[in-house]
Amino acid sequence: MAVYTQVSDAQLAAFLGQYDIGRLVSCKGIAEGVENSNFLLQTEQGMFILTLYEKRVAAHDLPFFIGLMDHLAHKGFVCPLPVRMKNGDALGELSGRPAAIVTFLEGMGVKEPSADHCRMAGETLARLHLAGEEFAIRRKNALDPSGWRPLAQNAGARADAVEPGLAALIADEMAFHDAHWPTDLPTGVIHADFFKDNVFFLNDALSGVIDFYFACNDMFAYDLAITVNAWCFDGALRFESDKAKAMIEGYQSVRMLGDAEKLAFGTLCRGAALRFLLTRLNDWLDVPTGALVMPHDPKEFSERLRFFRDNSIDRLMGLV
Ligand SMILES: Nc1ncnc2c1ncn2[C@@H]1O[C@H](COP(=O)(O)OP(=O)(O)O)[C@@H](O)[C@H]1O
Ligand SMILES: N[C@@H](CCOP(=O)(O)O)C(=O)O
Repeated sequence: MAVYTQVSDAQLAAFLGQYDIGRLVSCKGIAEGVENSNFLLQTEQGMFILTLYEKRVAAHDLPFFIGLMDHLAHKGFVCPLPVRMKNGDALGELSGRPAAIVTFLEGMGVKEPSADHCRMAGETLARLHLAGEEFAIRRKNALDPSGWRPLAQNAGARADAVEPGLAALIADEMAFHDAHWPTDLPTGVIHADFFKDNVFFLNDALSGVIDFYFACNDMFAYDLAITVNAWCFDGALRFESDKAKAMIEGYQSVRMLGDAEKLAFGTLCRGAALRFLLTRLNDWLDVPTGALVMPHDPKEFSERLRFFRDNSIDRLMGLV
């Protein structure tokens, strides 16, 4: 359960007094998620999500995240809409944390997606890339290869206690990406955490996308590589090429990949696996005292990383 910061009844009442969303009926901590503290609010006017932004979200990035959800929603992309206070602000402070309320989206993530789910996810990711085109605020990816280094250093030799040989694997991969990470691919606004829990389905149709708190400007194809990592391995961590093919076809039905993007795709998948291995490893090693959170297993991504390091995936994914 991800609730890092507790909120007293009095603090919540004072915070909600700034909004025009009706009287509070209930407020429950949300079990899913690992980044921020999330609460489901039921008011006389319906359901809302209250988020208190935690350690990995820098306060100066919040206007980007809030503005992006506003921008995408107004472009017809289904995502949460930030709720404005009576004074017009969408961002406030609660329990010493920056906080916001967004609209509640119907639907839920699928744990075991079919190839069809993957196709829809690919299409929707490409739509997001196009819908983000005119968004004016920019945000550098804090978790690009330069952001991986401090995470690798913080874990250091402690990585081997999680999995023998992990520290050396990470060091080798960092060196590989220092030499091979592409820098000349098409860029724009990317979601950067398009995982199965962040993409909702209702009656087998994709109903919306949440969790824009890693969104940034970076390579479109890297976003697709993150999504392939997240959706296209089974429970035993075997790569499912039919799902990856369907996802890439879905993506290309909206936005074609260029030759350079296809050529770099294996490296991008390998880097995406390293990026999630590193954040998970740091969370695993350094759980904040008193936090109600179930950290994700880093080993799920060391396995993916080895797969992408050891296999040429172009043919498996229908890229050649
Ligand atoms: N706008 C929303 N509508 C419906 N449910 C939401 C919404 N935002 C978050 N949730 C619920 O809260 C959970 C955690 O949200 P998420 O943004 O993924 O958290 P975190 O960023 O802390 O990891 C989601 O899995 C979902 O169940
Ligand atoms: N998707 C990331 C962690 C971020 O969690 P989310 O609940 O915000 O998607 C991972 O699986 O490591």
